[in-house]
Amino acid sequence: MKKNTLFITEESELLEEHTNEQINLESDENILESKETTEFTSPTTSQTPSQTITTESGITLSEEQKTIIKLAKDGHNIFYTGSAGTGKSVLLRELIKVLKSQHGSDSVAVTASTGLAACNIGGTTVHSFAGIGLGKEDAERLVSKVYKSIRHRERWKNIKILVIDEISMIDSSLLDKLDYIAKKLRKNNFPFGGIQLIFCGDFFQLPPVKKTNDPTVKKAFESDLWNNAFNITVKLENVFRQKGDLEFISMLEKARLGKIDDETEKQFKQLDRMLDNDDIAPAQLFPTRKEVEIANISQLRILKGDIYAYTSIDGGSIKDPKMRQNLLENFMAPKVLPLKVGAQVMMIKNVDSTLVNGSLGKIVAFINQDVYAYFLKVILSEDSSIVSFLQKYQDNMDLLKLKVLSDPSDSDEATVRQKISKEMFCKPDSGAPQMDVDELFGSLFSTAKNLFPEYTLSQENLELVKKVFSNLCENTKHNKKFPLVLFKTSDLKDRLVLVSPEDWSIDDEKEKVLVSRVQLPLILAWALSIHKSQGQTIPKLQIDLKKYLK
Ligand SMILES: Nc1ncnc2c1ncn2[C@@H]1O[C@H](COP(=O)(O)OP(=O)(O)OP(=O)(O)O)[C@@H](O)[C@H]1O
Repeated sequence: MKKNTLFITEESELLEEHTNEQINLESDENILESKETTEFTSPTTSQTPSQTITTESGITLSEEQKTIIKLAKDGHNIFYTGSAGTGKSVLLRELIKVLKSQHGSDSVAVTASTGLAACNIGGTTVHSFAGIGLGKEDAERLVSKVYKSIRHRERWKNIKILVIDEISMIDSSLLDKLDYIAKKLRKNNFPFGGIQLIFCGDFFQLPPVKKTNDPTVKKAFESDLWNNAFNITVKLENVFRQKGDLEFISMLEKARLGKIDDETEKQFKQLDRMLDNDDIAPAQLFPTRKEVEIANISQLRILKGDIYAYTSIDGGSIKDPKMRQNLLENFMAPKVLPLKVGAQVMMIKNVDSTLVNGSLGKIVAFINQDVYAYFLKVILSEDSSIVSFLQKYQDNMDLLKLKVLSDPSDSDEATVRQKISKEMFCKPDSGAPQMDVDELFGSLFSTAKNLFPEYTLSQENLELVKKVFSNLCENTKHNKKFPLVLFKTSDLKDRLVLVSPEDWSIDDEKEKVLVSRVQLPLILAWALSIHKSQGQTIPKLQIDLKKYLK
Protein backbone atom coordinates (compact mmCIF):
# COMPACT_ATOMS: atom_id res chain seq x y z
CA MET A 1 0.00 0.00 0.00
CA LYS A 2 1.27 3.48 -0.83
CA LYS A 3 2.10 5.70 2.08
CA ASN A 4 1.98 9.47 1.78
CA THR A 5 2.17 12.00 4.51
CA LEU A 6 1.43 15.64 3.95
CA PHE A 7 2.30 18.44 6.40
CA ILE A 8 4.03 16.51 9.11
CA THR A 9 4.86 18.38 12.29
CA GLU A 10 5.61 17.65 15.92
CA GLU A 11 2.17 16.14 16.41
CA SER A 12 3.24 13.23 14.30
CA GLU A 13 5.73 12.20 16.97
CA LEU A 14 2.76 11.11 18.98
CA LEU A 15 1.33 9.17 16.10
CA GLU A 16 4.66 7.82 14.97
CA GLU A 17 5.29 5.77 18.07
CA HIS A 18 2.26 3.73 17.26
CA THR A 19 2.39 3.56 13.55
CA ASN A 20 5.89 2.20 12.97
CA GLU A 21 7.08 3.02 9.50
CA GLN A 22 3.83 4.22 8.12
CA ILE A 23 3.95 7.84 9.07
CA ASN A 24 7.15 9.51 8.07
CA LEU A 25 8.45 12.48 9.97
CA GLU A 26 9.34 15.56 8.02
CA SER A 27 9.30 18.04 10.83
CA ASP A 28 10.96 21.12 9.31
CA GLU A 29 9.16 21.61 6.09
CA ASN A 30 5.58 21.22 5.16
CA ILE A 31 6.22 19.29 2.06
CA LEU A 32 4.86 16.18 0.57
CA GLU A 33 6.55 13.05 1.83
CA SER A 34 7.39 11.40 -1.40
CA LYS A 35 9.54 8.39 -0.64
CA GLU A 36 7.19 5.93 -2.23
CA THR A 37 5.20 7.99 -4.64
CA THR A 38 4.90 11.52 -5.92
CA GLU A 39 1.36 11.04 -7.06
CA PHE A 40 0.09 13.99 -5.02
CA THR A 41 1.30 17.52 -4.89
CA SER A 42 1.51 19.50 -1.71
CA PRO A 43 -0.96 22.39 -1.80
CA THR A 44 1.73 24.86 -0.77
CA THR A 45 4.03 23.80 -3.55
CA SER A 46 1.35 23.42 -6.19
CA GLN A 47 2.13 25.47 -9.25
CA THR A 48 -1.20 25.19 -11.02
CA PRO A 49 -4.01 27.24 -9.50
CA SER A 50 -6.99 24.97 -9.02
CA GLN A 51 -10.67 25.68 -9.34
CA THR A 52 -12.29 27.80 -6.62
CA ILE A 53 -14.62 25.90 -4.27
CA THR A 54 -17.11 27.98 -2.32
CA THR A 55 -19.20 26.31 0.38
CA GLU A 56 -22.94 26.85 0.89
CA SER A 57 -22.17 29.31 3.69
CA GLY A 58 -19.97 31.35 1.32
CA ILE A 59 -16.50 30.19 2.49
CA THR A 60 -13.88 29.83 -0.20
CA LEU A 61 -11.82 26.73 0.51
CA SER A 62 -8.04 27.07 0.81
CA GLU A 63 -5.61 25.12 -1.38
CA GLU A 64 -4.88 22.64 1.42
CA GLN A 65 -8.61 22.04 1.98
CA LYS A 66 -9.16 21.56 -1.76
CA THR A 67 -6.30 19.05 -1.95
CA ILE A 68 -8.05 16.84 0.58
CA ILE A 69 -11.25 16.98 -1.45
CA LYS A 70 -9.30 15.89 -4.51
CA LEU A 71 -7.65 13.02 -2.65
CA ALA A 72 -10.99 11.87 -1.26
CA LYS A 73 -12.63 12.00 -4.68
CA ASP A 74 -9.77 9.86 -5.98
CA GLY A 75 -10.74 7.18 -3.49
CA HIS A 76 -7.98 7.37 -0.85
CA ASN A 77 -8.34 6.52 2.80
CA ILE A 78 -7.56 9.79 4.54
CA PHE A 79 -7.01 10.89 8.09
CA TYR A 80 -6.80 14.65 8.24
CA THR A 81 -6.04 16.69 11.29
CA GLY A 82 -5.09 20.23 12.30
CA SER A 83 -5.27 22.37 15.40
CA ALA A 84 -8.48 24.07 16.50
CA GLY A 85 -9.88 26.48 13.93
CA THR A 86 -8.02 25.15 10.89
CA GLY A 87 -11.30 24.52 9.08
CA LYS A 88 -11.62 20.76 9.61
CA SER A 89 -15.40 20.89 10.09
CA VAL A 90 -15.98 23.34 7.25
CA LEU A 91 -13.98 21.03 5.00
CA LEU A 92 -15.78 17.93 6.24
CA ARG A 93 -19.21 19.37 5.45
CA GLU A 94 -18.05 20.19 1.91
CA LEU A 95 -16.37 16.79 1.52
CA ILE A 96 -19.59 15.03 2.49
CA LYS A 97 -21.52 17.05 -0.07
CA VAL A 98 -19.00 16.30 -2.83
CA LEU A 99 -18.76 12.58 -2.02
CA LYS A 100 -22.53 12.20 -1.82
CA SER A 101 -22.95 13.76 -5.22
CA GLN A 102 -20.17 11.54 -6.58
CA HIS A 103 -21.39 8.24 -5.10
CA GLY A 104 -25.04 8.87 -4.09
CA SER A 105 -26.29 9.77 -0.61
CA ASP A 106 -26.80 6.21 0.60
CA SER A 107 -23.21 5.25 -0.19
CA VAL A 108 -21.71 7.74 2.26
CA ALA A 109 -22.11 7.03 5.99
CA VAL A 110 -21.68 10.26 7.94
CA THR A 111 -20.82 9.64 11.59
CA ALA A 112 -19.03 11.12 14.58
CA SER A 113 -17.87 9.92 17.95
CA THR A 114 -20.51 11.89 19.90
CA GLY A 115 -24.08 12.99 19.27
CA LEU A 116 -23.13 16.66 19.36
CA ALA A 117 -20.31 16.25 16.85
CA ALA A 118 -22.61 14.14 14.64
CA CYS A 119 -25.25 16.85 14.74
CA ASN A 120 -22.66 19.37 13.46
CA ILE A 121 -22.24 17.43 10.22
CA GLY A 122 -25.80 16.15 9.80
CA GLY A 123 -24.86 12.58 10.72
CA THR A 124 -25.38 10.00 13.44
CA THR A 125 -23.09 8.56 16.09
CA VAL A 126 -20.77 5.77 14.99
CA HIS A 127 -22.58 3.44 17.43
CA SER A 128 -25.95 4.20 15.95
CA PHE A 129 -24.77 3.83 12.35
CA ALA A 130 -23.05 0.54 13.11
CA GLY A 131 -26.01 -0.97 14.98
CA ILE A 132 -23.82 -2.08 17.89
CA GLY A 133 -25.75 -0.52 20.79
CA LEU A 134 -23.15 0.42 23.39
CA GLY A 135 -20.61 -1.79 21.60
CA LYS A 136 -19.33 -3.39 24.82
CA GLU A 137 -19.51 -7.01 23.62
CA ASP A 138 -16.60 -8.72 21.92
CA ALA A 139 -16.20 -8.38 18.16
CA GLU A 140 -17.69 -11.80 17.32
CA ARG A 141 -20.86 -11.09 19.31
CA LEU A 142 -21.20 -7.69 17.74
CA VAL A 143 -21.04 -9.25 14.29
CA SER A 144 -23.96 -11.54 15.09
CA LYS A 145 -25.85 -8.63 16.69
CA VAL A 146 -25.47 -6.50 13.57
CA TYR A 147 -26.21 -9.47 11.34
CA LYS A 148 -29.64 -9.89 12.96
CA SER A 149 -30.69 -6.39 11.92
CA ILE A 150 -31.49 -6.32 8.21
CA ARG A 151 -31.22 -2.54 8.14
CA HIS A 152 -27.74 -2.42 9.67
CA ARG A 153 -26.52 -5.47 7.77
CA GLU A 154 -27.56 -3.93 4.47
CA ARG A 155 -26.09 -0.61 5.45
CA TRP A 156 -22.69 -2.15 6.14
CA LYS A 157 -22.82 -4.00 2.84
CA ASN A 158 -23.93 -1.07 0.71
CA ILE A 159 -21.85 1.87 1.85
CA LYS A 160 -18.76 2.87 -0.07
CA ILE A 161 -17.43 5.55 2.26
CA LEU A 162 -17.36 5.91 6.04
CA VAL A 163 -16.79 9.37 7.49
CA ILE A 164 -15.93 9.64 11.20
CA ASP A 165 -15.54 13.09 12.76
CA GLU A 166 -13.89 13.82 16.14
CA ILE A 167 -12.00 10.54 15.83
CA SER A 168 -9.86 11.43 18.88
CA MET A 169 -12.83 10.46 21.08
CA ILE A 170 -13.05 6.92 19.65
CA ASP A 171 -10.90 4.31 21.37
CA SER A 172 -8.73 1.81 19.55
CA SER A 173 -10.68 -1.25 20.64
CA LEU A 174 -13.95 0.12 19.22
CA LEU A 175 -12.23 0.94 15.95
CA ASP A 176 -10.80 -2.57 15.68
CA LYS A 177 -14.23 -4.06 16.45
CA LEU A 178 -15.82 -1.97 13.70
CA ASP A 179 -13.09 -3.04 11.30
CA TYR A 180 -13.80 -6.68 12.18
CA ILE A 181 -17.57 -6.26 11.70
CA ALA A 182 -17.06 -4.60 8.32
CA LYS A 183 -14.68 -7.33 7.12
CA LYS A 184 -17.04 -10.12 8.18
CA LEU A 185 -20.25 -8.62 6.86
CA ARG A 186 -18.68 -7.59 3.57
CA LYS A 187 -16.68 -10.82 3.28
CA ASN A 188 -13.68 -8.71 2.37
CA ASN A 189 -10.36 -8.72 4.22
CA PHE A 190 -9.22 -5.25 3.23
CA PRO A 191 -9.34 -2.66 6.05
CA PHE A 192 -13.00 -2.00 6.87
CA GLY A 193 -13.97 -4.51 4.21
CA GLY A 194 -12.81 -2.17 1.46
CA ILE A 195 -14.88 0.83 2.57
CA GLN A 196 -13.11 4.12 1.85
CA LEU A 197 -12.33 5.84 5.15
CA ILE A 198 -12.37 9.58 5.83
CA PHE A 199 -11.41 10.25 9.44
CA CYS A 200 -11.06 13.72 10.88
CA GLY A 201 -10.07 15.08 14.27
CA ASP A 202 -7.24 16.35 16.42
CA PHE A 203 -5.55 14.00 18.90
CA PHE A 204 -4.52 16.99 20.99
CA GLN A 205 -8.19 17.68 21.67
CA LEU A 206 -10.51 15.45 23.70
CA PRO A 207 -9.49 11.81 24.27
CA PRO A 208 -11.91 8.83 24.39
CA VAL A 209 -14.37 9.07 27.26
CA LYS A 210 -13.57 6.60 30.02
CA LYS A 211 -15.51 6.10 33.20
CA THR A 212 -12.54 5.38 35.47
CA ASN A 213 -8.82 5.77 34.99
CA ASP A 214 -8.81 2.72 32.78
CA PRO A 215 -5.26 2.28 31.43
CA THR A 216 -6.47 -0.14 28.76
CA VAL A 217 -8.32 2.61 26.88
CA LYS A 218 -6.09 3.48 23.95
CA LYS A 219 -6.36 6.11 21.25
CA ALA A 220 -7.65 5.36 17.77
CA PHE A 221 -4.20 5.61 16.18
CA GLU A 222 -3.01 2.81 18.48
CA SER A 223 -5.44 0.39 16.83
CA ASP A 224 -4.36 -2.41 14.49
CA LEU A 225 -6.56 -0.90 11.82
CA TRP A 226 -4.75 2.44 11.80
CA ASN A 227 -1.50 0.86 10.68
CA ASN A 228 -3.09 -0.92 7.79
CA ALA A 229 -5.70 1.53 6.61
CA PHE A 230 -4.29 4.98 6.15
CA ASN A 231 -2.18 5.76 3.19
CA ILE A 232 -2.66 9.49 3.59
CA THR A 233 -2.45 11.73 6.63
CA VAL A 234 -2.82 15.46 6.14
CA LYS A 235 -2.34 18.23 8.66
CA LEU A 236 -4.14 21.49 7.91
CA GLU A 237 -1.85 24.37 8.79
CA ASN A 238 -3.86 27.50 8.15
CA VAL A 239 -5.65 28.71 11.30
CA PHE A 240 -8.81 30.58 10.28
CA ARG A 241 -10.51 31.08 13.62
CA GLN A 242 -7.91 33.56 14.93
CA LYS A 243 -6.92 34.58 11.42
CA GLY A 244 -4.42 37.45 11.30
CA ASP A 245 -3.58 37.20 15.01
CA LEU A 246 -0.29 35.34 14.55
CA GLU A 247 0.81 35.97 18.12
CA PHE A 248 -2.35 34.42 19.57
CA ILE A 249 -2.15 31.47 17.16
CA SER A 250 1.39 30.82 18.32
CA MET A 251 0.35 31.01 22.00
CA LEU A 252 -2.44 28.51 21.36
CA GLU A 253 -0.11 26.18 19.50
CA LYS A 254 2.32 26.22 22.45
CA ALA A 255 -0.53 25.47 24.86
CA ARG A 256 -1.69 22.66 22.59
CA LEU A 257 1.75 21.08 22.71
CA GLY A 258 2.09 21.67 26.46
CA LYS A 259 5.14 23.90 25.87
CA ILE A 260 4.16 27.13 27.57
CA ASP A 261 7.27 29.23 28.32
CA ASP A 262 7.39 32.20 30.73
CA GLU A 263 6.77 34.73 27.99
CA THR A 264 3.68 32.85 26.73
CA GLU A 265 2.39 32.54 30.27
CA LYS A 266 2.73 36.32 30.67
CA GLN A 267 0.83 36.83 27.41
CA PHE A 268 -2.00 34.53 28.57
CA LYS A 269 -2.22 36.39 31.89
CA GLN A 270 -2.56 39.67 30.00
CA LEU A 271 -5.78 38.35 28.46
CA ASP A 272 -7.41 38.43 31.90
CA ARG A 273 -9.83 41.34 31.42
CA MET A 274 -13.53 42.18 31.51
CA LEU A 275 -15.32 41.49 28.23
CA ASP A 276 -18.21 43.50 26.81
CA ASN A 277 -21.35 42.13 28.33
CA ASP A 278 -23.79 43.40 25.70
CA ASP A 279 -26.44 41.05 24.32
CA ILE A 280 -24.59 37.78 24.76
CA ALA A 281 -22.44 37.13 27.84
CA PRO A 282 -19.12 35.28 27.46
CA ALA A 283 -19.66 31.54 27.88
CA GLN A 284 -17.67 30.00 30.74
CA LEU A 285 -16.05 26.60 30.25
CA PHE A 286 -15.91 24.00 33.01
CA PRO A 287 -14.57 20.43 33.03
CA THR A 288 -17.51 18.76 34.78
CA ARG A 289 -21.24 18.70 34.22
CA LYS A 290 -21.87 19.50 37.89
CA GLU A 291 -19.84 22.74 37.75
CA VAL A 292 -21.67 23.73 34.57
CA GLU A 293 -25.04 23.15 36.23
CA ILE A 294 -24.13 25.18 39.31
CA ALA A 295 -22.84 28.12 37.23
CA ASN A 296 -25.92 28.17 34.98
CA ILE A 297 -28.43 27.90 37.81
CA SER A 298 -26.78 30.70 39.76
CA GLN A 299 -27.00 32.96 36.67
CA LEU A 300 -30.65 31.99 36.22
CA ARG A 301 -31.37 32.96 39.84
CA ILE A 302 -30.02 36.46 39.25
CA LEU A 303 -32.70 37.13 36.60
CA LYS A 304 -36.05 38.54 37.69
CA GLY A 305 -39.27 36.71 36.85
CA ASP A 306 -40.61 33.19 37.19
CA ILE A 307 -38.89 30.01 36.08
CA TYR A 308 -40.62 28.10 33.30
CA ALA A 309 -39.36 24.52 33.63
CA TYR A 310 -39.81 22.16 30.68
CA THR A 311 -39.82 18.48 31.65
CA SER A 312 -38.98 15.98 28.94
CA ILE A 313 -41.29 13.14 27.92
CA ASP A 314 -39.17 9.99 28.03
CA GLY A 315 -40.06 6.62 26.54
CA GLY A 316 -38.48 3.41 25.32
CA SER A 317 -38.45 -0.26 26.22
CA ILE A 318 -35.59 -0.36 28.75
CA LYS A 319 -36.98 -0.67 32.26
CA ASP A 320 -33.81 -1.07 34.36
CA PRO A 321 -33.54 2.42 35.94
CA LYS A 322 -29.73 2.57 36.03
CA MET A 323 -29.28 1.44 32.45
CA ARG A 324 -32.05 3.76 31.35
CA GLN A 325 -30.43 6.68 33.12
CA ASN A 326 -27.05 5.93 31.51
CA LEU A 327 -28.55 5.90 28.04
CA LEU A 328 -30.64 9.01 28.61
CA GLU A 329 -27.51 10.87 29.68
CA ASN A 330 -26.24 10.48 26.11
CA PHE A 331 -28.78 13.02 24.95
CA MET A 332 -27.77 16.66 25.00
CA ALA A 333 -31.27 17.63 26.12
CA PRO A 334 -31.75 17.55 29.91
CA LYS A 335 -34.64 15.92 31.77
CA VAL A 336 -35.65 19.27 33.25
CA LEU A 337 -34.85 22.51 31.45
CA PRO A 338 -35.45 25.54 33.70
CA LEU A 339 -35.73 28.79 31.72
CA LYS A 340 -36.55 32.45 32.36
CA VAL A 341 -37.04 35.53 30.21
CA GLY A 342 -33.51 36.87 29.62
CA ALA A 343 -31.82 33.46 29.99
CA GLN A 344 -28.87 32.76 27.70
CA VAL A 345 -29.43 29.54 25.75
CA MET A 346 -27.75 27.43 23.11
CA MET A 347 -29.50 25.69 20.22
CA ILE A 348 -28.56 21.99 20.19
CA LYS A 349 -29.73 21.00 16.73
CA ASN A 350 -28.96 22.17 13.22
CA VAL A 351 -32.03 24.02 11.97
CA ASP A 352 -30.56 25.40 8.74
CA SER A 353 -27.32 26.86 7.45
CA THR A 354 -27.22 29.81 9.86
CA LEU A 355 -29.15 28.60 12.92
CA VAL A 356 -26.98 25.71 14.00
CA ASN A 357 -26.07 23.47 16.86
CA GLY A 358 -24.10 25.92 19.01
CA SER A 359 -25.97 29.14 18.12
CA LEU A 360 -26.40 31.32 21.21
CA GLY A 361 -29.46 33.40 22.01
CA LYS A 362 -31.54 35.04 24.71
CA ILE A 363 -35.15 34.31 25.68
CA VAL A 364 -37.44 37.23 24.86
CA ALA A 365 -40.74 35.76 26.09
CA PHE A 366 -42.77 32.59 26.54
CA ILE A 367 -45.72 32.51 24.16
CA ASN A 368 -47.99 29.93 22.62
CA GLN A 369 -48.09 29.10 18.94
CA ASP A 370 -51.28 31.08 18.24
CA VAL A 371 -49.88 34.25 19.76
CA TYR A 372 -46.63 33.73 17.86
CA ALA A 373 -48.45 33.29 14.53
CA TYR A 374 -50.45 36.46 15.18
CA PHE A 375 -47.34 38.42 16.17
CA LEU A 376 -45.47 37.28 13.03
CA LYS A 377 -48.33 38.22 10.76
CA VAL A 378 -48.64 41.66 12.30
CA ILE A 379 -44.95 42.55 12.14
CA LEU A 380 -44.73 41.35 8.55
CA SER A 381 -47.80 43.36 7.44
CA GLU A 382 -47.88 46.87 6.06
CA ASP A 383 -49.67 49.45 8.20
CA SER A 384 -52.22 49.88 5.39
CA SER A 385 -53.22 46.18 5.35
CA ILE A 386 -53.53 45.75 9.12
CA VAL A 387 -57.22 46.68 9.42
CA SER A 388 -58.36 44.22 6.74
CA PHE A 389 -56.16 41.50 8.22
CA LEU A 390 -57.59 42.04 11.72
CA GLN A 391 -61.11 41.88 10.30
CA LYS A 392 -60.45 38.55 8.55
CA TYR A 393 -58.60 37.20 11.55
CA GLN A 394 -61.40 37.97 14.01
CA ASP A 395 -63.87 36.22 11.69
CA ASN A 396 -61.70 33.14 11.52
CA MET A 397 -59.22 32.73 14.35
CA ASP A 398 -57.87 29.52 12.79
CA LEU A 399 -56.51 31.51 9.89
CA LEU A 400 -53.02 31.57 11.34
CA LYS A 401 -52.89 28.23 13.11
CA LEU A 402 -49.35 26.93 12.80
CA LYS A 403 -48.91 23.38 11.69
CA VAL A 404 -46.23 22.18 14.05
CA LEU A 405 -46.77 18.49 14.42
CA SER A 406 -46.10 15.96 11.73
CA ASP A 407 -48.83 14.78 9.40
CA PRO A 408 -50.84 11.95 11.04
CA SER A 409 -50.83 10.07 7.74
CA ASP A 410 -47.14 9.28 8.37
CA SER A 411 -47.91 6.09 10.17
CA ASP A 412 -44.74 4.10 10.76
CA GLU A 413 -44.27 3.18 14.40
CA ALA A 414 -41.45 5.65 15.07
CA THR A 415 -43.36 8.58 13.58
CA VAL A 416 -46.50 7.77 15.55
CA ARG A 417 -44.51 7.46 18.80
CA GLN A 418 -42.74 10.73 18.08
CA LYS A 419 -46.04 12.45 17.30
CA ILE A 420 -47.73 11.20 20.46
CA SER A 421 -44.80 12.25 22.64
CA LYS A 422 -44.66 15.68 21.04
CA GLU A 423 -48.40 16.10 21.50
CA MET A 424 -48.00 15.21 25.17
CA PHE A 425 -45.22 17.74 25.47
CA CYS A 426 -47.41 20.41 23.81
CA LYS A 427 -50.59 19.73 25.77
CA PRO A 428 -52.19 22.67 27.63
CA ASP A 429 -50.32 23.70 30.74
CA SER A 430 -52.42 25.61 33.22
CA GLY A 431 -49.61 25.86 35.80
CA ALA A 432 -47.25 27.83 33.55
CA PRO A 433 -46.19 31.29 34.73
CA GLN A 434 -48.39 33.99 33.15
CA MET A 435 -46.74 37.16 31.88
CA ASP A 436 -48.56 40.46 32.18
CA VAL A 437 -50.16 41.05 28.75
CA ASP A 438 -49.13 44.72 28.48
CA GLU A 439 -45.58 43.83 29.40
CA LEU A 440 -45.55 40.94 26.91
CA PHE A 441 -46.94 43.14 24.13
CA GLY A 442 -44.34 45.83 24.91
CA SER A 443 -41.47 43.38 24.92
CA LEU A 444 -42.53 41.65 21.66
CA PHE A 445 -43.03 44.88 19.78
CA SER A 446 -39.82 46.48 21.00
CA THR A 447 -37.96 43.34 19.84
CA ALA A 448 -39.72 43.62 16.46
CA LYS A 449 -38.75 47.29 16.24
CA ASN A 450 -35.09 46.41 16.88
CA LEU A 451 -35.18 43.70 14.22
CA PHE A 452 -37.04 45.78 11.63
CA PRO A 453 -36.25 49.44 12.38
CA GLU A 454 -38.40 50.56 9.43
CA TYR A 455 -41.49 48.85 10.90
CA THR A 456 -44.21 51.35 11.82
CA LEU A 457 -47.86 51.23 12.89
CA SER A 458 -50.15 54.22 13.29
CA GLN A 459 -51.26 54.83 16.87
CA GLU A 460 -54.81 53.85 15.91
CA ASN A 461 -53.73 50.54 14.35
CA LEU A 462 -51.41 49.85 17.24
CA GLU A 463 -54.36 50.09 19.64
CA LEU A 464 -56.38 47.71 17.47
CA VAL A 465 -53.53 45.22 17.20
CA LYS A 466 -53.06 45.34 20.96
CA LYS A 467 -56.74 44.78 21.67
CA VAL A 468 -56.87 41.65 19.49
CA PHE A 469 -53.56 40.53 21.03
CA SER A 470 -54.98 40.83 24.58
CA ASN A 471 -58.10 38.85 23.64
CA LEU A 472 -56.01 36.18 21.98
CA CYS A 473 -53.72 35.87 25.04
CA GLU A 474 -56.76 35.54 27.32
CA ASN A 475 -58.50 32.96 25.09
CA THR A 476 -55.38 30.82 24.71
CA LYS A 477 -53.88 31.35 28.15
CA HIS A 478 -53.70 27.64 28.97
CA ASN A 479 -52.07 26.65 25.70
CA LYS A 480 -48.52 25.41 26.05
CA LYS A 481 -46.03 28.25 25.83
CA PHE A 482 -42.65 27.94 24.17
CA PRO A 483 -39.56 30.11 24.47
CA LEU A 484 -39.25 32.86 21.88
CA VAL A 485 -35.50 33.22 21.44
CA LEU A 486 -33.48 35.97 19.79
CA PHE A 487 -30.50 34.08 18.33
CA LYS A 488 -27.21 35.41 16.99
CA THR A 489 -26.85 33.32 13.85
CA SER A 490 -23.54 32.15 12.38
CA ASP A 491 -23.62 35.07 9.89
CA LEU A 492 -23.87 37.34 12.98
CA LYS A 493 -27.45 38.41 12.29
CA ASP A 494 -30.29 38.48 14.83
CA ARG A 495 -33.05 35.93 14.31
CA LEU A 496 -36.22 35.44 16.32
CA VAL A 497 -37.43 31.83 16.66
CA LEU A 498 -40.21 30.16 18.64
CA VAL A 499 -38.48 26.96 19.72
CA SER A 500 -40.61 23.81 19.48
CA PRO A 501 -39.84 20.31 20.84
CA GLU A 502 -37.49 17.76 19.29
CA ASP A 503 -37.25 14.00 19.55
CA TRP A 504 -34.10 11.97 20.36
CA SER A 505 -33.91 8.19 20.53
CA ILE A 506 -31.53 5.23 20.71
CA ASP A 507 -32.68 2.11 18.86
CA ASP A 508 -31.52 -1.47 19.11
CA GLU A 509 -30.50 -3.56 16.13
CA LYS A 510 -34.14 -4.36 15.35
CA GLU A 511 -35.02 -0.67 15.34
CA LYS A 512 -36.86 -1.03 18.62
CA VAL A 513 -36.59 2.15 20.66
CA LEU A 514 -34.53 1.52 23.79
CA VAL A 515 -34.86 5.04 25.18
CA SER A 516 -36.32 8.23 23.77
CA ARG A 517 -36.73 11.80 24.88
CA VAL A 518 -38.86 14.71 23.70
CA GLN A 519 -37.57 18.07 24.93
CA LEU A 520 -36.84 21.56 23.62
CA PRO A 521 -33.55 21.61 21.67
CA LEU A 522 -32.03 24.16 24.08
CA ILE A 523 -29.60 24.19 26.97
CA LEU A 524 -28.68 27.01 29.34
CA ALA A 525 -25.48 28.52 28.00
CA TRP A 526 -23.81 30.93 30.37
CA ALA A 527 -21.61 27.97 31.20
CA LEU A 528 -20.71 24.97 29.03
CA SER A 529 -18.78 21.79 29.55
CA ILE A 530 -15.50 21.41 27.69
CA HIS A 531 -17.02 18.41 25.87
CA LYS A 532 -19.98 20.41 24.63
CA SER A 533 -17.74 23.24 23.46
CA GLN A 534 -15.58 20.92 21.35
CA GLY A 535 -15.84 21.80 17.68
CA GLN A 536 -17.83 24.97 18.20
CA THR A 537 -16.94 28.51 17.22
CA ILE A 538 -17.97 30.46 20.32
CA PRO A 539 -17.87 34.25 19.94
CA LYS A 540 -16.99 35.09 23.56
CA LEU A 541 -15.41 32.80 26.09
CA GLN A 542 -14.22 32.92 29.68
CA ILE A 543 -11.87 30.19 30.90
CA ASP A 544 -10.29 29.66 34.30
CA LEU A 545 -6.66 28.84 33.47
CA LYS A 546 -5.37 29.05 37.05
CA LYS A 547 -4.85 25.31 37.24
CA TYR A 548 -2.86 25.30 34.01
CA LEU A 549 -0.59 28.31 34.56
CA LYS A 550 1.85 28.53 37.43
N1 LIG B 1 -11.24 28.34 3.90
C1 LIG B 1 -11.68 29.12 4.88
N2 LIG B 1 -11.70 30.47 4.70
C2 LIG B 1 -12.15 31.29 5.68
N3 LIG B 1 -12.63 30.88 6.87
C3 LIG B 1 -12.65 29.55 7.11
C4 LIG B 1 -12.18 28.60 6.14
N4 LIG B 1 -12.31 27.37 6.67
C5 LIG B 1 -12.84 27.54 7.90
N5 LIG B 1 -13.06 28.83 8.16
C6 LIG B 1 -13.63 29.43 9.41
O1 LIG B 1 -12.76 29.10 10.49
C7 LIG B 1 -13.49 28.84 11.68
C8 LIG B 1 -13.12 27.47 12.21
O2 LIG B 1 -13.54 26.48 11.28
P1 LIG B 1 -13.89 25.00 11.75
O3 LIG B 1 -14.89 25.03 12.87
O4 LIG B 1 -14.20 24.21 10.54
O5 LIG B 1 -12.47 24.58 12.34
P2 LIG B 1 -12.08 23.21 13.07
O6 LIG B 1 -10.71 22.87 12.61
O7 LIG B 1 -13.15 22.19 12.84
O8 LIG B 1 -12.04 23.66 14.59
P3 LIG B 1 -12.19 22.74 15.91
O9 LIG B 1 -11.02 21.79 15.92
O10 LIG B 1 -12.13 23.72 17.03
O11 LIG B 1 -13.49 22.03 15.79
C9 LIG B 1 -14.96 28.97 11.31
O12 LIG B 1 -15.41 30.25 11.70
C10 LIG B 1 -14.96 28.83 9.80
O13 LIG B 1 -16.03 29.54 9.21
